[in-house]
Formats: sequence, C-alpha cells, structure tokens
Amino acid sequence: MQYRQDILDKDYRIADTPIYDLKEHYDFIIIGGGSAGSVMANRLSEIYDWDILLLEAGPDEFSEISDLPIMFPSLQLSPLDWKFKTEPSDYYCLAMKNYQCNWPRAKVLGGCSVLNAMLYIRGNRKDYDNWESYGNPGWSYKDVLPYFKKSENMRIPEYQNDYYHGRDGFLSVENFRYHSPISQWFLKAGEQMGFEVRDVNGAYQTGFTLSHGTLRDGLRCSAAKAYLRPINERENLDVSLFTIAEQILIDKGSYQAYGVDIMKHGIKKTIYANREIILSAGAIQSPQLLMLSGVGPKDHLYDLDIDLVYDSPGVGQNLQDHVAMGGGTYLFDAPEEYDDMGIGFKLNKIFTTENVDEFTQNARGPVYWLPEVEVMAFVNSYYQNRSEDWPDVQLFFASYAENTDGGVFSKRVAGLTDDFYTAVYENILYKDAYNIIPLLMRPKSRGYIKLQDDKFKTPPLIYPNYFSDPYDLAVLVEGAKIGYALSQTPIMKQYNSRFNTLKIPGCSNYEFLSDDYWGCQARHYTLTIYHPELVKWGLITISTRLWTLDYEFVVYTILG
Ligand SMILES: Cc1cc2nc3c(=O)[nH]c(=O)nc-3n(C[C@H](O)[C@H](O)[C@H](O)COP(=O)(O)OP(=O)(O)OC[C@H]3O[C@@H](n4cnc5c(N)ncnc54)[C@H](O)[C@@H]3O)c2cc1C
Repeated sequence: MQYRQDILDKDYRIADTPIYDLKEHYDFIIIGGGSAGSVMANRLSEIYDWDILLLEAGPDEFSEISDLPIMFPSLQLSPLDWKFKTEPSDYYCLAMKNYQCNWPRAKVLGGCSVLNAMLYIRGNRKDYDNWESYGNPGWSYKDVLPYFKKSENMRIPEYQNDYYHGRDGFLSVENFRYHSPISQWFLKAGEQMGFEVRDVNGAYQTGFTLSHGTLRDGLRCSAAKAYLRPINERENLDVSLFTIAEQILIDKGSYQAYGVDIMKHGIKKTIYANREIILSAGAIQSPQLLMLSGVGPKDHLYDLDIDLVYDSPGVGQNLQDHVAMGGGTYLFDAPEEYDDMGIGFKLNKIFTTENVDEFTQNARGPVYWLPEVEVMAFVNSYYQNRSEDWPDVQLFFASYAENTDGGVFSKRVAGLTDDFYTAVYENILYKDAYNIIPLLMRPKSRGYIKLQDDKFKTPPLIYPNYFSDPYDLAVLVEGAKIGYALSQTPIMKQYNSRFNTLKIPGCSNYEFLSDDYWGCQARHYTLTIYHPELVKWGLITISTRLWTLDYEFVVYTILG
C-alpha cells in the first residue's frame, strides 16, 4: 500500500475521541456511525453552535481491504461484521448450516457501507409516492429527488448534466472501472428480450444497466469516506469509536430520552443530550437497543426482567427483506480467443502478482471489478401490471458463480453446507459460468426480532419468516424464469449457455426447472440481499407510539 497513499488517506482519517475527553453533555448524541449516522453527523455539525457526539461500536475502516471492489465479500464474517444469523427454519435457508442464513451487519465507522456491494440504486418513484399517500408529507418522489441530487457527486460523464443527478454532493457515484466482456452479453440479452438499457436511477426504472457504484476513483466510497472524512476538522463533532451504547435513558414521566449509557474499552459512562438522541444503529440493533431501554412489547420485556418504560408492541415487528434465490448458475463456452482461464471471474486468475501490480502502479485491472453484480435489471413478473414502471423483481447478473471461486467467497458468506456445495458445484469447479439472481422488490412476508436476554452483547433472535406469504415465492419463481429466458436469448445461446444440471439436494423429486423445482431451490438457497427494515410506513405518522419515529425521523421522544 505504500504506492497507494490515496487509499491510506492519512490526512483525512477520523480521530477517535478518548473516553476521558468526552464531554458530559452534547446537544445531539447519534448512536451508530453507519450510513445514516455518518450523514446525520455531517449535517448536524454544519451548525457550529451545536455539539455533536457520534457513537460507533466498531473501529475506523481498514481501507486496505474494504476500498477494493473485488474484495467485497471478504469482510463478511470478519471482525467488522456482527455476524448475525437467522433462527433455524424448516421452510427456508435449507441449504445452510443448521438451516440458518447469515445476516451480515457491519461493526465499523461507515457501517454497512463499508462492506456492502457499493451498488447505487434509488427506490422506485411509486414507492415514495405511496409513502406520502399513507400520510407522510415530504416523502413523495418529487420531495425526495432533490435530496438524492443534493447528496450525489455523479461522475459518470453522460449523467453529469442530467436532470435526475447532482454533481456537488458528498457521495460519489461512478461506473466500476473494470468489467468482464460478459457484461455486454447481459445487456445485449436484455435488449433481445425487449428491455431498454437505461439509467435505472433516472426517469424510468424498468430496464437493464451496468451497475453504478458508490465509488471514488474506482475505490469504495463508504459513508464515512463520503461524509465524515471531509469534515474531520470540525471542532463541534466528537466521534467515539469502539463505543457501545448500552441503554438509552428515558424519563418515565415525560417520555423524553435524555442520556445514553455507554461502554468503551471496559469503562462505563453516561452522556447527556441537551436536544436529541438519534438512534441509527441499523435495522437489527435499533429495535434491540430500544427494547433494552424499556421500549417495546410489554410482555416480552416483562419476561426478560427489563424495566418497562413504554409499551410499544410494534418494536421489533414488521421485519422485511429483499429476499433472493441463489444457485442460478449457467455454464457457457468461452470464445476461443480466451485461454483456459476463461473470461469471467476465476479465483486463481484474479489474485496474481500481475493484477496486484496493475492495481498498485497503474490504478487499473480486475481489483476494480465487482463480478457479483456487473449488470442489473428491474423487470415485471407475471403478477405485476407491465404497463406501470413499478417492477416487482430485480435481477443481478454476475460474471461469476459459486463454482468459479471454489467456494472461497460464495459458499462461506452464504453459509452453504459442504454436502450442498459438493452436490451442486464440485463437478463443475472452475468451469466458465455466470449467475443470475432474482430478488423481490416488495416482499409481503413479515418477520420479527426478539431479545434473548437483557444484554446488548447477546445477539437478538431474528425470524425473517421468508415466504410465509406464498405470493413471495410465486413472484421469485417468476423472476427466476425471466432469468432463465434471458439465458436462452440468441446472444447467450451463441456461447452455448446452459443451466447447471446438478440438482439441488432435497429438490430432486421435482421436475427439473418446473415451478415447484424453482420454489424448492429458493427455499434451499435462500439469500438475503442485506436490506432488512422494520419501519411500517402506513403507520408512520402515529408511529411515535409504536416505533419512536415520525415522518421527520425525529427520535427523541416516544410520544412525539
Ligand atoms: C453485505 C451487504 C451488502 C449490501 N449491498 C448494498 C448495496 O450494494 N447497495 C445498497 O444500497 N445497500 C447495500 N446494502 C445495505 C446498506 O449497506 C444498508 O442498508 C445501510 O448501510 C444501512 O445503514 P444504517 O445506517 O441504517 O445501518 P448500518 O450501516 O448498519 O450502521 C449501523 C451502525 O451502528 C453501529 N451500532 C449498532 N449498535 C450500536 C450500539 N449499541 N452502539 C454503538 N454503535 C452501534 C454498528 O456498528 C454500525 O456501524 C448491503 C448491506 C450489506 C450488509
């Protein structure tokens, strides 16, 4: 890394405020220095008169790895991951060890933006408009678009002057610097199926695109890099790393949150807020901390001997996720001009001294590659009104598959069992292959989160209840079939594209590639696309009673 001082970024790193330098009072205390917390710290500290404290349980990011797009999956299950797992199920995650899916969540300044796939994707126009129609002024598409533009530093030349994009924001957006030629096949295949190749963050969402990334000069642009490093000299902002907020202190009479008990390097301290406490500890730990602080379903808190502050049955409920189906592996014959290393991702082809030199000395090459999602598409399943631009399925196209990495990334992060991997991939190890992964845009199934005990360090119990609404499985199957149809387009057939015929163990009694087979595959190779959320927008204006949030995301009192 001595050649890449830009990655070390020494002058702009965030200094950790030692515990003995923390003040007793701040105007605002932000719990969780992830994507949301980093933005809040930046925006609030624009007001010089306000003192801000940002609390983050993890360290600063280890940029040597996290900055490199090719290393995307490697930080999962590392010390920067809380390493959550779903509770065992007999209906989904069946190909995973102990029937539990991994649910990575980052423990680092910048939060999940430090270990995410860097894909820059906005929500659909109609979703925002629906939120507003449920009684949440300020959340329509026309209202949120200016904020997307304000936050964005669009660096893709053709979009820089586009109405839908901004150039002056903190978060830079670029194309990935390296692509496999297969990415062009995917785009062509989309066109051959009648889709447009377009900016899916622009006027219309339905269509195909090369993935846009939250990248700066080809490297990851985490929320910490985007929003915190540029303001590292603001004197009214303290950032306390390695700091766990263990409890939010709430006055039982006024329901006003007034302080936070923290633990840093084994030392406890209470810090008080003059104005607001902002809870941005992510989708899992925000409800966990609320319940530990006495706000949650009263029976559950009673069972765990947690002192009830406010009976709020909605806390931990309404859990939903963009669930996906893994295992959409298609083999193909690489054109003759490519040697036996093929043209997609192969583990032994990437980590070579040549590629490392190319990266360190010329800032080029496969280190700048995100093979997992080279291209993405938003499409309508059979269940969705196709005249509307409101797709219900997203497809990820990877110039890589579980067999091409020898299981080093994919098997490990998904938690696939050895038996599953052996049955489905061992006979095709390192053969040219690509993946198509369908995921749901608007799942109907709802899960929940519960505490195991009254301690923050004990992971909460996560029940995603994937496919508890059968509609979700039906839509996902349709998404897989659209992916399959794409594999049969003339451009893909030109390379003898064919589905991996090694059957999923547990699904062999179903006719191969029938709807039942696809459904069985989804229930075995169930994948989180890492987007859990719990906010119930329909109730948001009264949700200060349920959730401590209102539509302005003010979190400082329970009753609004
Ligand atoms: C593997 C992966 C891939 C993803 N890919 C994409 C993608 O390509 N594109 C995309 O848009 N989204 C992606 N996401 C989702 C996206 O990154 C998250 O939705 C987003 O980062 C969540 O932001 P947040 O601020 O709500 O939570 P987080 O970013 O999770 O931040 C919460 C922070 O709070 C800290 N914290 C928790 N509890 C406490 C406590 N008690 N005290 C102090 N600190 C605490 C945590 O350590 C963490 O840093 C991905 C997520 C993952 C995990």
